[in-house]
Amino acid sequence: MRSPIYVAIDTPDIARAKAIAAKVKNHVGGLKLGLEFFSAHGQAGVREIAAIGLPIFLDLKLHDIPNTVAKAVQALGGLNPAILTVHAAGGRAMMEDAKAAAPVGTKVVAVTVLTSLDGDDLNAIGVTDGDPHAQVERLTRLAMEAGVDGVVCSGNEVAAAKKIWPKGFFVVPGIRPAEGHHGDQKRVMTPRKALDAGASILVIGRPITQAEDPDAAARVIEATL
Ligand SMILES: O=C(O)c1cc(=O)[nH]c(=O)n1[C@@H]1O[C@H](COP(=O)(O)O)[C@@H](O)[C@H]1O
Repeated sequence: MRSPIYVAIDTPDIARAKAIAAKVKNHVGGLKLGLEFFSAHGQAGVREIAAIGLPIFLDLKLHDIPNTVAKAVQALGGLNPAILTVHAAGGRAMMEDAKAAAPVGTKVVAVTVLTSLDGDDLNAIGVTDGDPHAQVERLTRLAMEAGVDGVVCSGNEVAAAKKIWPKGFFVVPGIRPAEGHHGDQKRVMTPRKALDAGASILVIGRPITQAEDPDAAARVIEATL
């Protein structure tokens, strides 16, 4: 079975991106390219990394009016990413239109509450019950109703989200080994616990990419699963 680990290749340096991808390719399930890489290298850069042969998760977290997001998804369609992200907070119509515009083989997943946010951060943006759990549940219901393929949430909420949506696809970032540096992540979980709680895939960036030997780091994590 393919590994559930998708490595987040967050760098604007294409040579470094390629080097990391080449190092980890035999021990991970896919590669995630996000805003940092895409802003620097665009679709041509994505194609270069896709040539390595692993599924590509294109994480652009689209969030705009439905027409704009749908047109952006259409413009990205030629890349045929395995997974593409939008923000659930963009609303139901935006998610519906994003899904309708995506290639058949692309899973559209909706980001619920970023793993870098905690209850205080939610309060500050007007989510006044200040509870990531309740907000993830609310947005998971909305994403399910909109007909996308799944959601992104932290390991702390994935079991509850899966209860709401047993057939959903659950992407879990904010993954840290027990002793790992949290950095800017506030809602974190170990890889094993996140998988046991119901994650479909685990997004792991710095614990692998900043390691002296990214392939060894990926294998150590894989061995815990
Ligand atoms: O959509 C994502 O992948 C995502 C959602 C979220 O809530 N939190 C989150 O960290 N991510 C992404 O997951 C990766 C996590 O990276 P590390 O913190 O280095 O493991 C980054 O590429 C983030 O953009």
